[in-house]
Amino acid sequence: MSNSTPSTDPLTNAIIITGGAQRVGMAVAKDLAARGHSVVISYRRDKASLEELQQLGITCIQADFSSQTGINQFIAAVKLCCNSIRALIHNASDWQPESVNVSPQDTMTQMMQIHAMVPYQLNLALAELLGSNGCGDIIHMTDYVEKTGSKKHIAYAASKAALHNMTKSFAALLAPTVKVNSIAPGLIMFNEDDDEAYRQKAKTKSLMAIEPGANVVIDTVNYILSNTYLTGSCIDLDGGRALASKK
Ligand SMILES: NC(=O)C1=CN([C@@H]2O[C@H](COP(=O)(O)OP(=O)(O)OC[C@H]3O[C@@H](n4cnc5c(N)ncnc54)[C@H](OP(=O)(O)O)[C@@H]3O)[C@@H](O)[C@H]2O)C=CC1
Ligand SMILES: Nc1nc2c(c(=O)[nH]1)N=C([C@H](O)[C@@H](O)CO)CN2
Repeated sequence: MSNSTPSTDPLTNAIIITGGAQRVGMAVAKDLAARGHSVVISYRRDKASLEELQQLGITCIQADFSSQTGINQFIAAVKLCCNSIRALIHNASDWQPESVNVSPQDTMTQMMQIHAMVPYQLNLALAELLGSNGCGDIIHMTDYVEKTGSKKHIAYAASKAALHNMTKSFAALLAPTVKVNSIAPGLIMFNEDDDEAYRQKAKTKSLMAIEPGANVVIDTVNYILSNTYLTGSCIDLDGGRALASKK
């Protein structure tokens, strides 16, 4: 396991991204580092990408959020390496469908743990560091299905809805020093094992009918960070998905 040892000097105005060692989170982390931000990511499983991220100056902290110990250890590690936080981006997520192999209890518990319990505890624990420079941001990565539900990802959708509800609660609690917003994506990027038939069907669910890739999330994160008046809001990053069914 390659925890990068945080430098002896605490980071100032760090941007924390959970689940930043792959896909969307990693793309956002690399962009923000390239813009000159001090970036800290959490990762669960060791990955080849960690070496590249560390070479870019990104602090990588191993954290498995499935346990309270994992949450506590990550909070302690962030407090140790950062003396102020510019933004906290809750990206870590598990897209778990209902399955005969996992009990309903375990599915709902795991979905609520990563998508609601972790953001809830990290927001409360890190709020003081976030507001210390007078302008902090919390971004919750939710999902289009928070609004509609999902017959194949019931617990996942419910947990993302809980996360968006907390966007409103934390926006009210932390204003005006910290803004809190959701990004609710539709399809952003496929998984490697998605077959062609699935890919074609998934793209037709939005008006734009494309797989946009992580750049649209990068643009949205930077828009939120630069906007001094946006809080308690949800940016629907879904290619017009709600209107596609009406075509
Ligand atoms: N990709 C898409 O098209 C869409 C994405 N979104 C949302 O956007 C965000 C980014 O999506 P994407 O890049 O696909 O995310 P991924 O599915 O790639 O997951 C991101 C990371 O979350 C980490 N993670 C999962 N569970 C835990 C845990 N218990 N403890 C610690 N880390 C954990 C994983 O770590 P590890 O790999 O080590 O297990 C993984 O690297 C997510 O919140 C997702 O729900 C919403 C709609 C569409
Ligand atoms: N943590 C994840 N959440 C989601 C993913 C993913 O890969 N990881 N993917 C999707 C789909 O792209 C869906 O939006 C379209 O089929 C949803 N959430």
